[in-house]
Amino acid sequence: MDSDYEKKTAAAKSLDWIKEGMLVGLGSGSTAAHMIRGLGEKVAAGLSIKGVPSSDTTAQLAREAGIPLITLEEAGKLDVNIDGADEFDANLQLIKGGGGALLREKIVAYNSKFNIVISDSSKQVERLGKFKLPLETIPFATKNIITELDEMGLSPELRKKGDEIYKTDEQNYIVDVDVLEQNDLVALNNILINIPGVVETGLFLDTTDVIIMGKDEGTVIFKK
Ligand SMILES: O=C(CO)[C@H](O)[C@H](O)COP(=O)(O)O
Repeated sequence: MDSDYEKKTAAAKSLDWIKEGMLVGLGSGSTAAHMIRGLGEKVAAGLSIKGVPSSDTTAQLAREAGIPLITLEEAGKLDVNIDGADEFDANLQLIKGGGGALLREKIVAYNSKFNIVISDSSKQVERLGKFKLPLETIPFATKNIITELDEMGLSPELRKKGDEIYKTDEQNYIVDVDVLEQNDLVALNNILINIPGVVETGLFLDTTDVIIMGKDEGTVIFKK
C-alpha cells in the first residue's frame, strides 16, 4: 500500500480524539501535515480548538489551514498532541527528528496530557535503530561532541542541507548517530543527554499513549 495513503488514513483517524475546546499539540512532518489539513477542515466547519505548533513549518501550515494558534506558554498543559515518528516499536518507543524538529516536538509531547503518534506501516520496527538517531546539539560544542560520539562507536554525522550545515528552529545543529547495535536505549539516552551541548535526543521512550498506524485500507491501533 502507498505509504502516503496510510499516513492520510492514520491522520484522519487521529482527529476522532479532538473535542470541542481542546488545546492541541501540532506535530511536524508529512504525516502531521495531513492531520493539520484535516483539523483545519474541522475548524472551518465550526470546531473550536487552539493549536500549539512544534515547528515553524507547522505553524505556517496551521495558519494556512485556519487553525488558531497560541504559544506553549499561553497554553500551559495541552489536552492532546498528535505527531509523526520515524520509527516505533512494540513498546511504543520512538525515534523522531528526521525532519529536525525533535526538540520542540519533545517539549510539546512532555507538556501534553495525551500523546498520539500517527504513522504509516513502514515505520513499525522490531528493534529501533535502522533510522539514525538525531541529536540536537549546540553549535559551540558540536565538533567536540562528534569526537566523543565517534569514540563511543556511534558513527556520528553532522546533518547538512545541501552544502550548508542544517540548522534547527532553535538555531542548533543535528548530529545523526547509529544506535542499531545498542541494547539498552534508556541507558544510552541518559549518557547522550548528559553530554554538555547535547540539547535533546530523538529517542521518545515513554511519551506515547497511542500509536495509530495506517495499514492497507484501514488503521491499527497500539496502546500502552
Ligand atoms: O520527527 C519528525 C520531525 O522532526 C517527524 O515526525 C518524523 O520525521 C516523521 O515524518 P514524516 O511524517 O514526514 O514521515
